[in-house]
Amino acid sequence: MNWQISKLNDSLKANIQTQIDIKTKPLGSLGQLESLAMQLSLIAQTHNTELKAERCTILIFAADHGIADAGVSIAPSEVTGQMVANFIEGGAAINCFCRVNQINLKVIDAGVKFPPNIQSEHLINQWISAGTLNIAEQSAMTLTQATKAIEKGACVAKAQIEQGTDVIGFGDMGIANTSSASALLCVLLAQPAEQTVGRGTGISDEQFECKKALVQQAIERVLIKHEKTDLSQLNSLSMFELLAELGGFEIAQMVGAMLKTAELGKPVVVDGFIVSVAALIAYKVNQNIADYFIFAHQSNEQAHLAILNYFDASPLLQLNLRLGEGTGAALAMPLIKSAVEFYNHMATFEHANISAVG
Ligand SMILES: O=C(O)c1ccc[n+]([C@@H]2O[C@H](COP(=O)([O-])O)[C@@H](O)[C@H]2O)c1
Ligand SMILES: Cc1cc2nc[nH]c2cc1C
Repeated sequence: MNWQISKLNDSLKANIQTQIDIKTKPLGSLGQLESLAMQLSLIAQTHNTELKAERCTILIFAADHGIADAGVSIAPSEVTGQMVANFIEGGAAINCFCRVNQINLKVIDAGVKFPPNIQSEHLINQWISAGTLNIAEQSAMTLTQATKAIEKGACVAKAQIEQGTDVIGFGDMGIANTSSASALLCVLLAQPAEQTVGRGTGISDEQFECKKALVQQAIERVLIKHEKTDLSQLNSLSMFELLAELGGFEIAQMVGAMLKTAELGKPVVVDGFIVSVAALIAYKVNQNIADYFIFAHQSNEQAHLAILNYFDASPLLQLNLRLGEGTGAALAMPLIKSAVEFYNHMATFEHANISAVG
């Protein structure tokens, strides 16, 4: 798979900055909203036409994880499917935030083990298998499944953009997916499980110790299988191989969807820990995607900060969220819309007859 993600054209920067600076405000006074307007203009490849963030969509990718059976979460795998039903019925936190901020919501079944028996235009069936296998013991999925997941993710993002979405926010749902995300991060950042594993949904001390040991076991398994002695040597694995070893169907589909979103020139709003791991994998596939990332918030999951630091990112919000579902991304959408609105419609000094200030 070859992704054609345009590098942002820095030569537009000076003109965009002028558009921002002629607005009726002291220079730089809209702080991070100004950088956001700059980024959105560069993504839209324009300095003199209106930006668009009217139609925002959150895509929640849902799937299950074999390692859940080892008790690494506060909840069993059944809850993934039950939460999917909750999303479709409008009862989850993400539904509240989407409603109040007029965001479209689509839920993608990427591999839920106990899928609810419901049909809805908001539920997209991209099921690959009934969850992954237990990564502590064997590969999560086959290479064919990893490839298929990336392709399916790309398809859903393309369809949303063809239907007129301006901005896509990414969310996840999957019991035990922080174990998979932490294991992936061990390889991506060459760090031991001790550094990358957090408490996910809020597990006990005992479960936390067990989770760290299992994630470390998963890493040791991959090292042995690929005849490596050191984590840093695993950087020879392709992102397909990495996802097949330690990933999840929702994580792999997000990777494809993010790459396609950037390829089609739209911003990628990154939610919390799991989504950020998918973003890091997408970045390893094509580094140009980094310019399209808008990091919505800093999750309370401890290793999220390491990923934000990796990208030198200043997330828009710091609310101690650790829910997932795209909740942080949904809460950041009004800020994105606000950046677009001031860029498009705030009066200039000239129009408002205000003498330019220094
Ligand atoms: O997005 C985050 O930062 C985040 C942090 C902790 C937990 N979660 C959510 O909680 C679930 C995974 O947690 P766990 O403990 O089951 O691995 C999954 O549905 C995630 O969406 C999400
Ligand atoms: C209830 C519940 C809701 C969630 N939403 C995202 N992950 C979740 C995990 C649980 C357990």
